Amino acid sequence: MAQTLDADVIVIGSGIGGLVTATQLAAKGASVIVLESYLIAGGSGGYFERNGYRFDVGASMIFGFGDRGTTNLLTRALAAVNMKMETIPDPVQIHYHLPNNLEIEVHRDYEKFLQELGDRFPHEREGIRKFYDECWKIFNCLNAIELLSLEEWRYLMRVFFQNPLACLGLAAYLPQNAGDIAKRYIRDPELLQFIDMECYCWSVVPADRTPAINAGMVFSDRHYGGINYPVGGVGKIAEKLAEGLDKAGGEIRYGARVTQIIPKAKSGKSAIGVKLANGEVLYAKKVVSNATRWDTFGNLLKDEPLPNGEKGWQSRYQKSPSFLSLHLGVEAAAIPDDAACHHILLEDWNDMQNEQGTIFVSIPTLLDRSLAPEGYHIVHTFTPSWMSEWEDLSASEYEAKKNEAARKLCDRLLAVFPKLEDCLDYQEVGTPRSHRRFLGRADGTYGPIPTGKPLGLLGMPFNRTSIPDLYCVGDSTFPGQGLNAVAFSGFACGHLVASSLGLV
Ligand SMILES: NC(=O)c1ccc[n+]([C@@H]2O[C@H](COP(=O)([O-])OP(=O)(O)OC[C@H]3O[C@@H](n4cnc5c(N)ncnc54)[C@H](O)[C@@H]3O)[C@@H](O)[C@H]2O)c1
Ligand SMILES: CC(C)=CCC/C(C)=C/C=C/C(C)=C/C=C/C(C)=C/C=C/C=C(C)/C=C/C=C(C)/C=C/C=C(\C)CCC=C(C)C
Repeated sequence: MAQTLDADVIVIGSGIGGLVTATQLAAKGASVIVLESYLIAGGSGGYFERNGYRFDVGASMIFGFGDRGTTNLLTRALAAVNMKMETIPDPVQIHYHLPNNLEIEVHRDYEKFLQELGDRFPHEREGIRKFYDECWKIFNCLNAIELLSLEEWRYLMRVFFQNPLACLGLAAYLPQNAGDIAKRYIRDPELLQFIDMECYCWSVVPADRTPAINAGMVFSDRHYGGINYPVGGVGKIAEKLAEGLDKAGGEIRYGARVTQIIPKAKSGKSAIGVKLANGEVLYAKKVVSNATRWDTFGNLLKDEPLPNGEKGWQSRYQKSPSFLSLHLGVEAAAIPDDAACHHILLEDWNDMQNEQGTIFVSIPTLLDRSLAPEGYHIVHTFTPSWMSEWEDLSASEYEAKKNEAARKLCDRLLAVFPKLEDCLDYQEVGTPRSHRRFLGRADGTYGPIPTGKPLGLLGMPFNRTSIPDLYCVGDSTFPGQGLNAVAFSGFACGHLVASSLGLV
């Protein structure tokens, strides 16, 4: 029997991947319902407020807000539903504080960055330029084409005929990794370690396991569109997308946790559906899951056999660690006014990939003072941490372990911000357990990392799944982690679903 349809498309989750899919579809005329288990939109790109501070849940380093080319996907996603955001340009992407006093700032100005890195490695000046210039080649190919679904053959034909050289360039880089390109031009082991960190700090793996296409995006767009902080905090991006979705006729329901995806009956005539924690069942022509693929197939479809395609992917990719996050409010005196907004700290190269090895710091109030009470800064410090470290603890053991980890992180921060200790006003510690609980992500993972040396991006699954009319979007689909990357995944998914509904 045919079910009554509640919408053309149901999207599970309102992370940036889910919201971009939903807004793209609503803008093309589809009726869309987004079901979000939490109280606000945004997922890892959300926010929370405490004592006058507005903290970003995840990273504050935002790509995709440029005003030209095709790779400014956040700007474009907002524009599709007639929304726009004010942003503040960040003059330095990252200030690295690495072993052996390797202090490097990645300036927005490309030449200034190459000059600074070349001054530290004068014998490698030529290799440095060749490596980063090759990243530009990749970026220029991406930035020359319309970015939509690689699973939709009419788009592929169109884009190929419009720009064959860019497509062939991208096809050549798809199976490559950044480390292989770096080793073609650079010999100095310390500089190669620096390139590893340049990759690790966003891909959570060293250069030889980081896809070249993603490195091309990150290493070039930071100088092209630049890193730009959204006024009012990262959470504003999801707020604006949700507002645009509403205006385009879509709907978001909050506190709506999906517990099960109901696949189409074998007759093929019925619709696909979802069951909510309150027992309600909704049906649509298509369902898009913005939960991770591990959660989608491991929880929401746990009664179905795991499709072979997913088995293959799960053998090629594993869950990355989660994060230990320290959200601090500090007196302004702790932070020099000319400090960079983002910092990476590491004392020993052997610890780069270890539990709580590399430290990431974001001080978004250096760009947007409105996020903290007057005279105070936010210092968001986070470091990779595995779920296994935080399980099987009593409530008091968990509390004590959090406090001890926070103390150690603060001690390490003193190397860069010596006044921090005396200026502490507010502290909140998040662990992998917090990420799992509030973001609904398996083991609180930051996203997929390859189990071995990957073939660039070739092993990453696209949006279509082997369950009829079920699609996935977000950082466990091509091209992986990062707000601009999941925005691409949302554009691709929205386009593919719209095409299957006959809307494009
Ligand atoms: N700390 C960090 O910096 C951090 C951590 C993880 C991910 N990230 C980044 O965040 C982005 C992830 O974006 P994304 O689009 O993949 O999604 P997301 O994980 O940010 O959002 C998924 C959303 O789906 C909701 N959800 C999950 N299961 C649900 C269910 N069963 N029913 C209803 N709602 C459900 C969650 O509440 C969440 O709002 C990436 O850029 C990634 O790199 C950052
Ligand atoms: C037809 C033929 C022949 C062929 C075809 C080919 C083609 C066309 C191809 C295509 C491809 C494509 C389109 C691709 C795409 C891609 C993309 C878009 C990508 C993107 C990417 C992005 C990224 C990666 C980003 C990232 C970022 C991140 C992750 C960030 C993060 C951050 C953090 C965490 C950090 C923090 C730090 C501190 C604080 C310091």
